[in-house]
Amino acid sequence: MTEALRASDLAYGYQAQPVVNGLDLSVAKGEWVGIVGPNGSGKSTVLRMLARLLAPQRGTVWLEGQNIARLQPKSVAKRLTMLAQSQENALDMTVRELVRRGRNPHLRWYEECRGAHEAVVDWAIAVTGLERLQHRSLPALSGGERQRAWLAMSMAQTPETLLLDEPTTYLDIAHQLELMELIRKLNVEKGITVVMVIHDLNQAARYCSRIVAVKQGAVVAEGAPAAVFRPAFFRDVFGIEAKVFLDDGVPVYLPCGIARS
Ligand SMILES: Nc1ncnc2c1ncn2[C@@H]1O[C@H](COP(=O)(O)OP(=O)(O)OP(=O)(O)O)[C@@H](O)[C@H]1O
Repeated sequence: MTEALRASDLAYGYQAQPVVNGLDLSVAKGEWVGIVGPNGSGKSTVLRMLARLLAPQRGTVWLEGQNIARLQPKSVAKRLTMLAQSQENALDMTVRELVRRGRNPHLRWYEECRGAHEAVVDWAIAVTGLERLQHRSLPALSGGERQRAWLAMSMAQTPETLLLDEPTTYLDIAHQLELMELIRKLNVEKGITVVMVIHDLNQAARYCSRIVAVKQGAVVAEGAPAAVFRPAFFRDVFGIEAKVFLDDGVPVYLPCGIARS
């Protein structure tokens, strides 16, 4: 197995309040890992450490075997990108201008986004279906279109690993599925490794190749969706009673109530 990303013994706390406690995680190239868990369990904090946006207070993140803390920011940005939960919506620029920003890690300070770089921008716009919207300004887009524009910017970075923090939160169900299908295409056709924090457990089961459940800042369960999503898992991790059905081998859960303690 070629490892895309590894976290060993990660710890982080805000104002001395521990949030992540000795978390270990290994992500193979080409995997799609879904990080799930209750509110406040530390998922976003973990993702931010994986993206080098937050320095762990203990432990190390390895990007393709190299200690991420020792890499130049540009070198990280060429290989890994993170799409945060919500973005700066008021940015007054066009979709194309935003997507061009994704090329910055690949450009020297004196270089402009031209030639082969513009071809990558064209590709990122095409793969996210934004051709018709590319000259629109960001504030004039719907939430779903704007989310796609930010994903296009991430794609223009041509990363090998894509980290996403609840990317479908503000989208209606059709746009949620559209975005998940697009990520599937990037994962399958381009071999992009995906690590996604996701609250919709049925979507996690349908799309992710592996589930990693985080509770109180540590991994409490992991494995293929069908192996992880059992009634006891929903009771232990989320404190709910749930029925689990299989739909073509994919687990589908139905929440039935708060677990009796
Ligand atoms: N900047 C911050 N300052 C202080 N506390 C913070 C900060 N960011 C997060 N926290 C706290 O750390 C804990 C973990 O937050 P985190 O966002 O990592 O959890 P999460 O699992 O992603 O939550 P959610 O599912 O609600 O998005 C929470 O209790 C949160 O209130």
